[in-house]
Amino acid sequence: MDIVFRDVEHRYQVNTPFEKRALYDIHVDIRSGSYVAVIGHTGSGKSTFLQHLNGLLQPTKGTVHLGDYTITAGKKEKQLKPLRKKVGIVFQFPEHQLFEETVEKDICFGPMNFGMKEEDAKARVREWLTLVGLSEDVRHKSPFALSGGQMRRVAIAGVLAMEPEVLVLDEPTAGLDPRGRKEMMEMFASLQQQKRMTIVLVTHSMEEAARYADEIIIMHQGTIVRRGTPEQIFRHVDDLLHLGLDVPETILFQRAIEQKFGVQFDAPCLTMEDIVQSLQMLFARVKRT
Ligand SMILES: Nc1ncnc2c1ncn2[C@@H]1O[C@H](COP(=O)(O)OP(=O)(O)OP(=O)(O)O)[C@@H](O)[C@H]1O
Repeated sequence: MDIVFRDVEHRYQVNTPFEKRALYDIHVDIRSGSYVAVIGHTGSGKSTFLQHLNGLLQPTKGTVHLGDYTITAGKKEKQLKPLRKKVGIVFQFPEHQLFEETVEKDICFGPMNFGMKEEDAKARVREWLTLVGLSEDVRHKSPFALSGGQMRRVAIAGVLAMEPEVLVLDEPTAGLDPRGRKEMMEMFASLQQQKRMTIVLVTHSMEEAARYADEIIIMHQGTIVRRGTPEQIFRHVDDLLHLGLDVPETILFQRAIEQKFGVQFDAPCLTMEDIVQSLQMLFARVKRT
């Protein structure tokens, strides 16, 4: 499903003394099957933007096209339920939304709510657990008896069980340790490959954005201020630092080497492997001269 925002504005509490404009003239296209990371400071409008992706919020100006759906400011869209099945949102700390007495019941809740028969849903629980890296052992356990990381996987399995075309992730690794973060990010990358899903990830981590996304959108005070591939974004490190944003450690390391030795690498180093490769090329060049 292609996603197109045209001149989207969102104001909260319109016509009250507390009116607040959270999005200004958002104009963006997200291609079906791409992996987009949205980055910005607290209050820059990321969550407001995300909630327009399945009609939880409606623009107060402009239009959002989500595949066959068009959500226009001022027009009441009646048929949002099918859209919500196509766009699954994993909110921050999704494990807080678990409520059933077994993992199986929790995972089956969504698909059954969208009309799947109970026996059909139960027959697929194993497949959904496998997608999130859990074994069948947890199936009949209470979700509350699991570890924090496992609970989060169960909650994500519940969203995946609805077979969304678009998976929206609002800081999915918040609160996990470094290993848990890596495992979770690898899981989403492999899901995107297997299922050809579109992923929209909100993260505060430039490392995660650089490593996993095809495209990065940078939000600042309700607008999109930069947009491009990780390579394009990290070619302009000073811009990011000027906006008060983080940059990956590898980029800072690259800059330190470039400044110290008066050299210029061909491309931004987004991973340690990139650094090693660039250094090898540099040494080879030095050897030749
Ligand atoms: N329900 C609301 N009523 C009024 N203002 C709101 C509401 N929700 C958000 N805002 C304001 O809109 C702006 C954008 O908020 P939003 O939550 O979209 O930012 P964010 O980038 O997701 O922040 P964070 O990283 O903290 O989640 C902020 O100034 C916020 O205070």
